[in-house]
Amino acid sequence: MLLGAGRLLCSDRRRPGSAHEAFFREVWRELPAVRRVFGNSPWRGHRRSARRTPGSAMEPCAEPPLFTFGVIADVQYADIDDGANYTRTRARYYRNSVRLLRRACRAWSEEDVRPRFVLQLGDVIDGHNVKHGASERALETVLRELDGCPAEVHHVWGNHEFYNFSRDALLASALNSARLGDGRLARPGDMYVYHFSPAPCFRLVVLDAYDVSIIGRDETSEKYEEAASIMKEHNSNPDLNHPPGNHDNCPLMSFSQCRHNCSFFFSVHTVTHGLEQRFVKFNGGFSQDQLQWLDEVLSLADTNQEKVIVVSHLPVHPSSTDPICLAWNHSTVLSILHSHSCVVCFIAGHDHDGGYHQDELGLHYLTLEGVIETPPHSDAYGTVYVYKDHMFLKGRGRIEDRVLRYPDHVNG
Ligand SMILES: Nc1ccn([C@@H]2O[C@H](COP(=O)(O)OP(=O)(O)OC[C@H](O)CO)[C@@H](O)[C@H]2O)c(=O)n1
Repeated sequence: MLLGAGRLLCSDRRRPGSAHEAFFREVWRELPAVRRVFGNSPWRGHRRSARRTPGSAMEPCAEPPLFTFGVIADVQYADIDDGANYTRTRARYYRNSVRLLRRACRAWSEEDVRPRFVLQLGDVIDGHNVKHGASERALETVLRELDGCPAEVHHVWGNHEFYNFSRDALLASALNSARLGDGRLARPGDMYVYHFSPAPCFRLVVLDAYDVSIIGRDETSEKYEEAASIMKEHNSNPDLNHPPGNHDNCPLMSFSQCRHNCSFFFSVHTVTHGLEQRFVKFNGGFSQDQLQWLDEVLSLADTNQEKVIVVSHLPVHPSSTDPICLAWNHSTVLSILHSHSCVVCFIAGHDHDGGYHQDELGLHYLTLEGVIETPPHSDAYGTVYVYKDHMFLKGRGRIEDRVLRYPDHVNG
């Protein structure tokens, strides 16, 4: 057993992208002895190339950026006392999250270069608001803070938007950024997708990761039917928020009656049950229509030699997130991104621990740390400085600085 654990912790398996990375992360988090051996951030060595800047290690280039934008994820505000995540391994600071949002808006306002826009990656208010009848009030609170932003805000929708509001209500709300502002090209219908060009030769594409979902879709709709049949195929648990896995026959269960009680065993299941973990009710997927639309938008961007940033609430690369947070049909999205020459980066939220991966084609997958699980003394937002050949993420608090050099096929 010890030998097995040793093998699992060896450097190669810690490597971002290895099948065991998520498991290692959890072992490292849960066991102080492992942290003592591997240090505070055992992944740093593997990430060094992505973190190096042309000038200083931690500052954007001296040359002015083409433009900048702010990023923030999973604010999940609710006017309730602090709590915890489902597995009770992380604190959630519901009331304080709006203060961190305010701090982010203030910081963006004080920057030398005014951000062109702010990207809010979804779950702006928490589902807990529903049982207090406080959804509208909570939304007003966060929107008031966002009014303090020095630039227009682009909202992405996450699972907590759908806990609080129906899809129709969201489409009619201030969280529908597709209908506000000039130059935003939405696809007509009930999908929340659009794209716009923040500066010449750049495009941002907003995706709807809950297009095929059992949350936010009417039970009589075709998309609900599709989602229900996907879930039926992959998850037989009575509570569909619980990830799939045959717990009865799993030898690891002799150590724990219920893996949901212990995040260590939860992560062992990540290794044993792998990417199937993503088939939970709090995730969703992209419809065929949406994928076709994405393909068309990216084809046009290829033709116009634009650089494209794609965003959604759910991450799409398994090495950029815990598998339990992945979009259901993530691999189809990856195939589409790979079939175009314009895509430089995919940005998501949802996994509050954050993540990052650069794939074999040089595309970057950034999952932002969530505000809701950020202690009051820290922060979780960033500013992206966009240059001709790279982007620089200046992270605050839990978010690390990163250099995101465009893939060679884009830089030419
Ligand atoms: N194993 C689980 C996990 C969650 N639930 C229930 O599902 C709902 C959504 O969960 P929540 O943790 O609030 O979702 P977030 O979007 O904040 O976070 C996603 C990832 O977990 C972040 O790492 C909620 O009702 C939970 O109680 C569950 O039943 N079983």
